[in-house]
Amino acid sequence: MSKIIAITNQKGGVGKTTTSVNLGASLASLGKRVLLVDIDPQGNTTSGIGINKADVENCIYDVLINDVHPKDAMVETNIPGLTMIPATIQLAGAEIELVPTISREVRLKKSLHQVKDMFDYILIDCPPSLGILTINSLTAADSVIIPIQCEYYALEGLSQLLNTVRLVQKHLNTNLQIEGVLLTMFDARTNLGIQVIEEVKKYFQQKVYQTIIPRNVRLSEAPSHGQSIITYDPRSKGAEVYLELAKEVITYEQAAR
Ligand SMILES: Nc1ncnc2c1ncn2[C@@H]1O[C@H](COP(=O)(O)OP(=O)(O)OP(=O)(O)O)[C@@H](O)[C@H]1O
Repeated sequence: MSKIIAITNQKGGVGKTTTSVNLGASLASLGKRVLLVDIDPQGNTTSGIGINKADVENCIYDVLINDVHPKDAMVETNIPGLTMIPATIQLAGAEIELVPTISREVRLKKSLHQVKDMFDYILIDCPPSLGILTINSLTAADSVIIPIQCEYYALEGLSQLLNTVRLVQKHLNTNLQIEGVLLTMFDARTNLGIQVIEEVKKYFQQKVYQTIIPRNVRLSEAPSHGQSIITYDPRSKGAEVYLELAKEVITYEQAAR
């Protein structure tokens, strides 16, 4: 069975890209077939996995706007089992270009459904906004992972995100679920991190993953080498925790069957 998961939070810098790349690489290293879709015009997932944007022939923009078949936008990464549909800055125009089109919210869904059966997991790295690209992602997805940074104002803006999820459930995708809430960039040296964990667990209860991603310098270095943590430093704490998260994601799915 194949699952489409949108990794989303309109708050910037909370670990969406880091999670997309490293969860994708971890799932692939556990033998799953994974498609990583970069729908953020910043294209950080694309460069973070080592794809040179200048070499990209077709990107997610072409899939959404020019009706390019998603297979024709796929690029193999340096990790066996991990395929990607990249994003380039061209995608910034899609927000405006999609506005006047018919069925603009379902374009990604229609495209990904053509290739869904080729993969066990399709992960979509969303932009830090609740615009049309995020709406397309939520409409295409079976579920969402919400990364929350263990910092001040961690829960700020979450009610807006949850409201958007509810609106998408009501009007566009009745099956959309919250897959899980992921605490990121935890620093055990501060009380603040512990307070945030308690607060988030009170709010989301069992939806919070047991795996908590700590601050780890190797995780922040890996993208500048165009690598996931699994290849950059497989013995690091960062690699260990993203593998744990991947196992949790797989276990939840098996339990839900
Ligand atoms: N666990 C971590 N430990 C150390 N640094 C991290 C960790 N997670 C993310 N970072 C760093 O924090 C910054 C923001 O992370 P990331 O790009 O994943 O967030 P994002 O939510 O995708 O951002 P945006 O909203 O801009 O798309 C990056 O520089 C990243 O390398």
